[in-house]
Amino acid sequence: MEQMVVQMVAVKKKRRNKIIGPLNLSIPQGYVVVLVGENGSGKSTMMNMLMQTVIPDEGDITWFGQSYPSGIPPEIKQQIGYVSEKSNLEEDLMTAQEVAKFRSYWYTDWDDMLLQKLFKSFNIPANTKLNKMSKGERRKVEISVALASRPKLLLLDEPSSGLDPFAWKRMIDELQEYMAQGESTILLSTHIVDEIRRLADFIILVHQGRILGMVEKDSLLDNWKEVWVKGDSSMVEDLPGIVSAQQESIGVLRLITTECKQLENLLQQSGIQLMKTRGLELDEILSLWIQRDEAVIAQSERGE
Ligand SMILES: Nc1ncnc2c1ncn2[C@@H]1O[C@H](COP(=O)(O)OP(=O)(O)OP(=O)(O)O)[C@@H](O)[C@H]1O
Repeated sequence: MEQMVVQMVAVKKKRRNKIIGPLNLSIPQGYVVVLVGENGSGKSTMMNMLMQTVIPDEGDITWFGQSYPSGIPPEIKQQIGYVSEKSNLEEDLMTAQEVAKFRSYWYTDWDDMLLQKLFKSFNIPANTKLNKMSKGERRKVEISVALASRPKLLLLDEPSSGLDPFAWKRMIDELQEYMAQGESTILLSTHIVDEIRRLADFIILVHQGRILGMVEKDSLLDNWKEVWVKGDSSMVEDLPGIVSAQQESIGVLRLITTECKQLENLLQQSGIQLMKTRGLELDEILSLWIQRDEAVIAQSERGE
């Protein structure tokens, strides 16, 4: 059975002007799971709850199958790496080497060879204080020390923020290498579609504090499609996963479905001609997903 690295059950956190949750979530071991959502949708709050820097008002969280209501013990924390959205001010006056040395005492699986390799490949000014570095340089230090701690679970909150395209590409390569080496798990939040495309095994879509779903990226790309079929709007009701339907011309329907394979089978069985199919871009799918679920949420709130 697949092992869950992290689980949230009915987790809620009241924020200034909104409630994050209820969140129900299971992150399986060995995958890259990407959190996607608009600004303020609750991604950093979720990460912070997983680090216990924010404590939920309701619900349960487990790490590697255990819950720790009175604090995650050090031996478990040592298995979790974290790159926060905001820099750690306590490290402002430390150089990159000093930060690395400090972390190396804490993390039992610390890999100094990997750290030096990363510092070199990211071109990090290792003896400069962090508060004298550019935003991107500091980000590279944070990613390097998180990877060198060889955590079982790596939480990355917008890790690529501030990185130039060359450093970004190197980060993607390093994360892929980290995943290839073992049973590690990454939970990453990002706004960059190319990052999702390159890294994600699963996508969690967060919208206004709620999780709209967790879906395998390949399954999204395989199933959410635009199709043109011979017919008229009277047949739409019987077709699977339709999120939009337009009569493009006489006798030609343009549809967007979330169930393309099922739709293709049904059309074939019914002898209806499928004229053309277009795969959707990931950003198109994510916007359509939000639109569809917003409509469903609004309907249920109106009691329809
Ligand atoms: N310390 C805090 N106290 C009260 N409310 C907060 C705090 N931090 C964030 N919030 C609020 O919680 C909501 C979720 O914020 P959060 O930072 O989790 O979103 P996010 O999805 O990570 O956004 P972004 O993509 O902009 O980083 C926002 O409405 C925000 O204003």
